[in-house]
Amino acid sequence: MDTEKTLEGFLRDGAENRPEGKAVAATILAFADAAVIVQETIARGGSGDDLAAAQNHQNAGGDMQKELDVVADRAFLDAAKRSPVGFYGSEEQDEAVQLGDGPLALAIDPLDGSSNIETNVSIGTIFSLLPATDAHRADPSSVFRQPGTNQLAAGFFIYGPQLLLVVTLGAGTRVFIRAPGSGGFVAFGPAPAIPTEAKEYAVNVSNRRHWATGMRRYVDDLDAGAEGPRGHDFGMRYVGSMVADAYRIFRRGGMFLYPGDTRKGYERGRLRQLYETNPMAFCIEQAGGAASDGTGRMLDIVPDGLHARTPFAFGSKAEIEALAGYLGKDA
Ligand SMILES: O=P(O)(O)OC[C@H]1O[C@](O)(COP(=O)(O)O)[C@@H](O)[C@@H]1O
Ligand SMILES: [Mg+2]
Ligand SMILES: [Mg+2]
Repeated sequence: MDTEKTLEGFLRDGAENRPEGKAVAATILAFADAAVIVQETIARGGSGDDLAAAQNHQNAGGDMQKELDVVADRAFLDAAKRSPVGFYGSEEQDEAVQLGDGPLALAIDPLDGSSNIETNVSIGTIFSLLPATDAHRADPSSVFRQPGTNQLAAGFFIYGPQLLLVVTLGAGTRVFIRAPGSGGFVAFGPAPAIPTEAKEYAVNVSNRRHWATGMRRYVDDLDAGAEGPRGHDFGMRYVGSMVADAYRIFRRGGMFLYPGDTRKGYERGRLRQLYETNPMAFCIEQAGGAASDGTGRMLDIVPDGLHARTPFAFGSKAEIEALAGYLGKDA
């Protein structure tokens, strides 16, 4: 096999002259093994248990945990323990777990798209690797207060018709597919290059009545299409698994939005900065797109802890700029 085209080859080349390059490479390879375990569990429909069964336990974000959330959390925690990961910060754990002196901190959404588990729709795992230093070990609460610009690597797996990994080490974004039979991940398709202009958008429109005026006006103008101020038609696609909505945007452009709204607990939206928006923003920027909280660059925003939420918009650059214009005026 052409090693340039394998995940191992990509990570080995990427490790050269990069801070903690070897640690990052070893960790992502361990994650690839964990992702295969999760995908196989999904393909089997579980091991006798209903993968969507509620676990009688709420995670830190207030969502009821499901069987597959727990299975995925365990698989990636095991992978992190086999890797040079010093801190494990997961959506499914109330507090970050300190694993040792490893030079990396992992923020992870073990199972993204939990509301789609029983529907056989694509779901995924999102991860972000940050540096973990002596200063962080002395004050562990500081490790997950680093801005997204500090990320060493980020990516997400998609458990769908194909098992895909979208990943960046900070020099472009690449896609790998698990080749059935070979056991490994190999490069898949061209490197994503997100078109500047969008023709589609993704948002849960059922929340429209809770949005701020600027957000409502923005989506109204998209919906007005060729007859409205935007001057062309926009299609709408919303899967409800961010990884699936994002992959569509990596391949053909578009706009994804999860704004804050007036519902209790949704003032800063639904998505979590450390393990959802920052890793996605890093991959998106490295593929030529843009990501913001509506008005400011996502990667520059300093999070206030592991489970911090933030409004989120990402996709084609021109659309992120257009949105900022609407929110800047009317938010
Ligand atoms: O159902 P809503 O409110 O539209 O939220 C959907 C969003 O919530 C998420 O499912 C949140 O992720 P989790 O499944 O990891 O909690 C995203 O994947 C998705 O974009
Ligand atoms: Mg998620
Ligand atoms: Mg999740």
